[in-house]
Amino acid sequence: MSKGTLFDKVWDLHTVRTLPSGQTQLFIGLHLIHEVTSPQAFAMLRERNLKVLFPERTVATVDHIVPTDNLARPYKDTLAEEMIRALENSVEENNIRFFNVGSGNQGIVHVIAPEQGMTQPGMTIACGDSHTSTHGAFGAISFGIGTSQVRDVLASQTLALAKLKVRRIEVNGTLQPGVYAKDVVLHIIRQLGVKGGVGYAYEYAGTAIEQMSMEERMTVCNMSIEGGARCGYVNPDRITYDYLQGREFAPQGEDWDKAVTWWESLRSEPDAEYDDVVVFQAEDIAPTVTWGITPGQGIGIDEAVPTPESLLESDRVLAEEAYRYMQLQPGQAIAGTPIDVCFIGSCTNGRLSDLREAAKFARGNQVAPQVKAFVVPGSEVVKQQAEAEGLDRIFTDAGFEWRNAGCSMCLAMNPDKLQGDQISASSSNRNFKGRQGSSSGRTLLMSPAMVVAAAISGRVSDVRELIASS
Ligand SMILES: CC(C)[C@H](C(=O)O)[C@@H](O)C(=O)O
Ligand code: SF4
Repeated sequence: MSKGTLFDKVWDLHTVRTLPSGQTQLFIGLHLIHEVTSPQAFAMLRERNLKVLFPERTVATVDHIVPTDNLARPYKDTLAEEMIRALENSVEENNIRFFNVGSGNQGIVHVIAPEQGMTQPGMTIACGDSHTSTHGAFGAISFGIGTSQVRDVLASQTLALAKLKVRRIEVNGTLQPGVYAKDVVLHIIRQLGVKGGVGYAYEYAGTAIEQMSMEERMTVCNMSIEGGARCGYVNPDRITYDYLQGREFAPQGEDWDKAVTWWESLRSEPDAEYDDVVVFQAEDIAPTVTWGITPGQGIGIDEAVPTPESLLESDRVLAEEAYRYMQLQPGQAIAGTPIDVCFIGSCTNGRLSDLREAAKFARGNQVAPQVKAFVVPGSEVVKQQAEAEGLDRIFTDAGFEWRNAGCSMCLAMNPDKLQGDQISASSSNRNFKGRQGSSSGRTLLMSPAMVVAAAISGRVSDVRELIASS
């Protein structure tokens, strides 16, 4: 078992007791909820006549099923209206802080908590959503939970959990132009596999990670779960503190200095012991695109769809399934694959820095006529900031639609869906079969800059060519 890591320290500090099962009863500092996984949890509480124990430690928003075009109430989709009503009633009944549509602070749950300064180093954070690993970017221990665990946190502010092992993943060196945090994490998952992280927390370190902004670190931590790790984190540092300082819920005044001293003490020790260490070199990472039906089926933009012979035997069955579903041939170059839809958004890549980077490539260009392209900011704050900078105009001038905040076509629980076997270039995090709203729809995951490159040419393209020609 690891020793002296941030994970161990934060875990121990939040341990209430060891349960007879050997699991830890862990105190959860911050509980985030959204409309999809909370209604049944509240219902279970009501059945047992229980109240939310610490309502001030839960924060709610709506993201998954909100429409991104027409926000008039009642929502056109009656099920969405009903689910959102349920959450509105539950938060009111329990006195829970709620960032609803139009509040100015609504958005994807993993975008809003960091931007409000709620996500802080050394915290334990849980949410009924697998991409809760995102918040680990701040040096928090944060993970997704199921609906019955949402109930447990509402009722007791604790969870029964088995402690994870810790794998340190170092990425050293400097990322090349056109290579982003998204490519780093797609590369890691390609190498370690979608199940490689099961039972582990991933500690991301090394000079390439240390140089990343908070938003880039969030992109990396966000996809930990796609590599099987329920939790991923980065040790907090000056970049973390600079991001947090002055945000609404961050400590203020004297409390701020105390907090920084405290956060510094939580960093993994230089002589910490890990259960495993893996090292990558940033210069080896190319703009990466998935070709298959799991986030682990990724290749560099210069590569071809792998042939069965080039794969481990254990990967071949899934590869065969992927060729058929994706309508791609083994050995075919991924660059040049025609694209129908381009989606920029999600909790992986729907933040201001993502939109700025995408806008750099969209500026002065035109979306190919056969492509439908749209941009969905991760939150109302992101939307408002992007508009203040004129990014919305850059996108709409280039032929992208500009939408309201939400999860949107990341999982298509709202009206934003692929049709038939349409193929998308998407800045989101999952390319599972049917993920984007059509049972035969196909998804290629990539960075926002690469999505823009695909939108302009109508084909999977290397963003480095756009850099070279500008
Ligand atoms: C709806 C929710 C439970 C789900 C998750 O847990 O991740 C969703 O956010 C997703 O990305 O698939
Ligand atoms: S943006 Fe996508 S991955 Fe993130 S919470 Fe929403 S549906 Fe899940």
